Amino acid sequence: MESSLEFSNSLGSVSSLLTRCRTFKVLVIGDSAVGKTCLTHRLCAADFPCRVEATIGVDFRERQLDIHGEKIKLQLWDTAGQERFRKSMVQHYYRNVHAVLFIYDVTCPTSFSSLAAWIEECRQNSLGQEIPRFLVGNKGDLRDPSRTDGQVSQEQAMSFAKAHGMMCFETSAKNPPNKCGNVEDIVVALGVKLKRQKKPATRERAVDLLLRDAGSRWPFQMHQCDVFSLCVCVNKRMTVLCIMTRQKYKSFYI
Ligand SMILES: Nc1nc2c(ncn2[C@@H]2O[C@H](COP(=O)(O)OP(=O)(O)OP(=O)(O)O)[C@@H](O)[C@H]2O)c(=O)[nH]1
Repeated sequence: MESSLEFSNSLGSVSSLLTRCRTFKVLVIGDSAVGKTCLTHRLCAADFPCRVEATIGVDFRERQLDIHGEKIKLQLWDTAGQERFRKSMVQHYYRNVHAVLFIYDVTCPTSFSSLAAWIEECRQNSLGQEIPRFLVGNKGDLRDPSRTDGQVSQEQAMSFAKAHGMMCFETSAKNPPNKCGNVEDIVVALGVKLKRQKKPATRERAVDLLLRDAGSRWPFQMHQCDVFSLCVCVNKRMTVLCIMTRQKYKSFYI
């Protein structure tokens, strides 16, 4: 263990870390061309990209928001809908996920039928039922109220969402109704749900995460002690401090 002076210096930085916002990983999945990329742009940057190409692997977009006085950050993982661009990446998508957005296109019933397969993929990747799930019907601007076929009705969507314990939204990344109001509803619903989420703090989990973050980069010899849910890990060249509170995990290097 490093000297106690170094340790108390570290604690000075701990309080500043604890006041930083929590980051939540939100997985965005659904068939190709349902509008995942456009929707994540709309949710994070309030715009609609004029040109988009099929996502290869994954893209990340972030949105910070204030929920009842607490700052939280949503990290949206815009994943590829095309199978050929997902291969070998899928396991990474599902690691440490905090919430999932299932997207379908309201004018494409096939994309709605595919939701069962997307739910199955979640199950196969051990995503527990406790992870909040949201159903979002996109391209609402293309809905034709005079047609009854070739579209996914709001009733169908609501019944599906209820059966799978999801919150349900219909929107349009291109032309959101109510001047973006309902896009904000999605963001706020996510934030409120995630803010309530607490992961049990265990030393094993802290060590797991720490090894993932630091262990792959440096040869790592670890001593641990728990001080008020603080897990301190040290090696010869540096101190790695890992903070595990009831709500969050942080690590940094001194
Ligand atoms: N009219 C309309 N078009 C949209 C909307 N959202 C996306 N699009 C269009 O749908 C097409 C596909 O959008 P993307 O966002 O690339 O779809 P994706 O689900 O990310 O596709 P993959 O990356 O292949 O998985 C693009 O031509 C978009 O301009 C929308 O709300 N309304």
